[in-house]
Amino acid sequence: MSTPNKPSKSSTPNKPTQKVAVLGTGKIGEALLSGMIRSGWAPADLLVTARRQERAEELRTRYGVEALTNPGAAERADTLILACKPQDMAALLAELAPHVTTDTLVISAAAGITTAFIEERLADTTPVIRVMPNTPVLVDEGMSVISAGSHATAADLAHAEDIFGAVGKTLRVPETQQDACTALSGSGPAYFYFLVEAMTDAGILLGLPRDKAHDLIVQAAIGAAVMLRDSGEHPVKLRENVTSPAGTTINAIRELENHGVRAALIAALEAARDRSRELASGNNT
Ligand SMILES: NC(=O)C1=CN([C@@H]2O[C@H](COP(=O)(O)OP(=O)(O)OC[C@H]3O[C@@H](n4cnc5c(N)ncnc54)[C@H](OP(=O)(O)O)[C@@H]3O)[C@@H](O)[C@H]2O)C=CC1
Ligand SMILES: O=C(O)[C@@H]1CCC=N1
Repeated sequence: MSTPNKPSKSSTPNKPTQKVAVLGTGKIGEALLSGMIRSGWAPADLLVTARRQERAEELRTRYGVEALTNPGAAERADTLILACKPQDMAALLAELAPHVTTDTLVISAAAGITTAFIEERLADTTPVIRVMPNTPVLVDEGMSVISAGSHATAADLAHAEDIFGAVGKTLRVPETQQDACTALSGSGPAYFYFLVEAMTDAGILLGLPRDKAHDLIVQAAIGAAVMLRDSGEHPVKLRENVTSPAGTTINAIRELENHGVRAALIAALEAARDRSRELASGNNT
């Protein structure tokens, strides 16, 4: 792909420092934006873009941030966080390319899209970082997995960690592991919601009212998650502690194994990893 003409930094001499723009502020972009504000970012230092006018207005009203066009945001911000769908990324980059200077840090949160895909659509040495966050950034319990592209420096990585670290944990990985991480932590919350939904249905089958079944399962999930994080015990040990000889739990575990739930989870995450790879290769259907 040819390198587009790009303005030099000197063509935007009044560019302020430390402005971050979220481009394509949908679910994950808004979750991140709200977390950044919660963690102390001034709305005046944050910019957003949206495809629809009413969405831009909503973000302006809700967060007190300025909503601009994509080129406008690229010219004003030092850091661009691209949060559109992978399918919209090529069009967004084509729109941005003439306006992104080589001292603008470009961070992509899109599944599958590689730093190379972005680098080849921007000029020269534009630093690019790939991040896979997840929706728990909304409650400051996000998991954001970070990889540097060819031109991103240690300072760029540290800046990305500052942004995403404000709303949860961060982990640096080689980019070759991003598709797997997308399957694990990017999509991960959805698997747990799916389990809660299914287990709540089981509660209905067992005769409990839906709201009580929901509350019981959610609190069991929270308790289990805190123990997984804080006890220092292996998950096998934690499960064994619940599983009494000739008790109730082992009967449930036998059914889970009979129904191949472990194999289903492995296959499910493999399918998610494969889809992330497909998105990278341009199969966007
Ligand atoms: N949802 C999740 O849990 C996670 C998502 N991601 C990644 O984040 C990205 C966004 O996902 P998600 O937030 O769920 O999706 P959304 O559809 O909610 O958000 C994407 C937003 O981008 C907007 N958009 C598209 N093209 C442009 C453009 N050219 N200029 C301005 N805005 C544009 C869309 O506008 P419109 O509303 O008009 O369509 C939409 O609001 C994806 O790449 C996904 O892979 C990463 C981690 C987790
Ligand atoms: O489902 C998706 O494609 C996005 C990426 C990770 C979570 N949601």
